[in-house]
Amino acid sequence: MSILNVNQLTKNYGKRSILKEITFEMNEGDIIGLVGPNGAGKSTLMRSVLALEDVESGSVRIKGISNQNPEFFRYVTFLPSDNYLYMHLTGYDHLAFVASIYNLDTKEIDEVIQLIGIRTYVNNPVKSYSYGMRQHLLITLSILTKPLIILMDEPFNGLDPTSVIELKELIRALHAKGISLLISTHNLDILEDLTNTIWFIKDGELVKNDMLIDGNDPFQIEVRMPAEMSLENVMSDSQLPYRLLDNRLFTDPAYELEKYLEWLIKNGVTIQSVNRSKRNLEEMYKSFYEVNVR
Ligand SMILES: Nc1ncnc2c1ncn2[C@@H]1O[C@H](COP(=O)(O)OP(=O)(O)OP(=O)(O)O)[C@@H](O)[C@H]1O
Repeated sequence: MSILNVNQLTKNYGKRSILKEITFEMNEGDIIGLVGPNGAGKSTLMRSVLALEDVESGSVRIKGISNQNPEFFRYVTFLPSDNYLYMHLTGYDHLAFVASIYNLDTKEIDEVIQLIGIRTYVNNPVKSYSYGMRQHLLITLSILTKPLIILMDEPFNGLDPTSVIELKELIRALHAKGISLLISTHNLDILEDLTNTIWFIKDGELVKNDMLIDGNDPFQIEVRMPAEMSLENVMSDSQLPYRLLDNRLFTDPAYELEKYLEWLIKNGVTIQSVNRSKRNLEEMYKSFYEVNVR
């Protein structure tokens, strides 16, 4: 179900056109990766959606409510790339401040502190936090109001590998709760791990029909063979076209997946996993932005 509708959003800086009549919608439970080189307009797009920028034209609505209406901000939160925390206040002060605006009780603050795991330092002043701890506080703030959508602008910047893993897990957990996420990042590997939906921004336009998984790509079936049997022997009798790599079988997209599964099971082969092979995001990025590597 569509929850965010952006229609013909246009933004200029002086004579420069940054967003050109951008139209898109986000559905419940979407994770969308927003990709583009420095200066492509990713932050401008997020800020314009949130009415933090004056735009030339266009409309933005969540469940039909315009971003000119304060109620809009009950449903969406923003994790900006620049830190806007107050250094002399504690993490808890920040949470209590937002809770007071939205009439939330302390139980709800405690829930998010627990969920993000910031209890050991939430009562210390923010100036004593590391970069990752500040990022965790910002994330805690962004989920306190139970939004339907979170816009995250480069959330992985400056995080150590442990914090990146934790943030990816958290994003998956938010997604499992039905929250939709629009995430801009330059880290293509992380995005590839999180989602199949990538939107490119180029020359002020959004190209959003690039799915990492294409209906025409083969399936990859990982199997475990009974003792003294080989996958090659089982498949050579099948009359189905295939390609093998170790204990993995790649199907031919012209044939139904079920045919392969039926044949394997009939021959006593254990199916361990079935995936659609993903296209490589870095390759897509290089060809889309015509990056030539010498
Ligand atoms: N306040 C401003 N005044 C004038 N130009 C601006 C302003 N903010 C951004 N720009 C310009 O708009 C363009 C888009 O900037 P934006 O920050 O949205 O890009 P981005 O894709 O988020 O880049 P990055 O990946 O570097 O964060 C850039 O060329 C930038 O110089």
